[in-house]
Amino acid sequence: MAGGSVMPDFALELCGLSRYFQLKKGLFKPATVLKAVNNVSLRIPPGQTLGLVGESGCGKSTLAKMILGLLPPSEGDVLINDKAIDLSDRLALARQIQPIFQDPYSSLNPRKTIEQIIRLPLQLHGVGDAASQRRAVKDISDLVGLPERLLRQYPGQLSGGQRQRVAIARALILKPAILVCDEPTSALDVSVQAQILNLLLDLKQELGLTYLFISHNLGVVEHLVDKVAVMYRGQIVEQGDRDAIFHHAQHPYTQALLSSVLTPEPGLGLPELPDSSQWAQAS
Ligand SMILES: Nc1ncnc2c1ncn2[C@@H]1O[C@H](COP(=O)(O)OP(=O)(O)OP(=O)(O)O)[C@@H](O)[C@H]1O
Repeated sequence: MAGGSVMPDFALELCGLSRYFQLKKGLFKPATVLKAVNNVSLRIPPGQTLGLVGESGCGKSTLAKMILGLLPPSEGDVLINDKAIDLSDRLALARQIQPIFQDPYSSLNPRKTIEQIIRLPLQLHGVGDAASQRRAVKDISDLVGLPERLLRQYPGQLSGGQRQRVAIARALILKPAILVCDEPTSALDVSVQAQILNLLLDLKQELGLTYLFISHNLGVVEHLVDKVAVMYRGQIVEQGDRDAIFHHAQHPYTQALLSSVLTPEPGLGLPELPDSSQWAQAS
């Protein structure tokens, strides 16, 4: 290929990724280890979207934090463009992969204008001069549908949907190839949810982005994803192409998610996972 750049096989690859939390001993309880994420392997080719679904507490956010370099894994590797991520180089990582979280309000500094918020990553990374940074903010704001007048306002003056557009603009300003979207629409009204999902779809087409899209709701991911991975108690119990999962799910947990009859407690009809207890006695 001209210029020597070769398309990687996978934009994002997780190899046997695990994270254990040691929980303190109680008066009558022995110390235990919680396997919050247990031997997860996933691969996303460039330009594709993988939907990671599972109920609250199954380990989705812990997995996202490891992928973003915010939490070191207990075991396993995260690869971006076929290379293991370097946790000591956070700046380089930030230019490859960015998060979009559920609640944009808590991640937007209330004392900064929208322009300052979107521009900050460029300043931190020393990208361009002041004039080119302002132009980049204007361009990315246009792309995510933020009117220019909002750039002079503060997060508290914006609607939930507008704030999520700000978070998306800030995530994209360094031109990362991968976005980790962790429940990006759960905090929004239903009508606004659809707008943000459509925006993410358009951005994927326009910029060739790769997404890991995390949700507890299979319905939300249906129109967005190429592949689906289903997570249950720290493990991936089923993964495959979207149509295979939505029309021919094999695992009873996936079937339960699809029929919206999920009962989170064990012993209420959901299968126990053999040899994969999320809990272990601390050694
Ligand atoms: N720092 C921590 N110390 C101990 N346990 C933790 C820690 N962080 C997460 N956990 C536990 O790990 C498990 C997975 O949590 P996680 O937040 O990843 O789940 P989740 O699927 O993202 O849930 P939600 O959708 O509610 O955010 C939970 O049982 C949680 O209590």
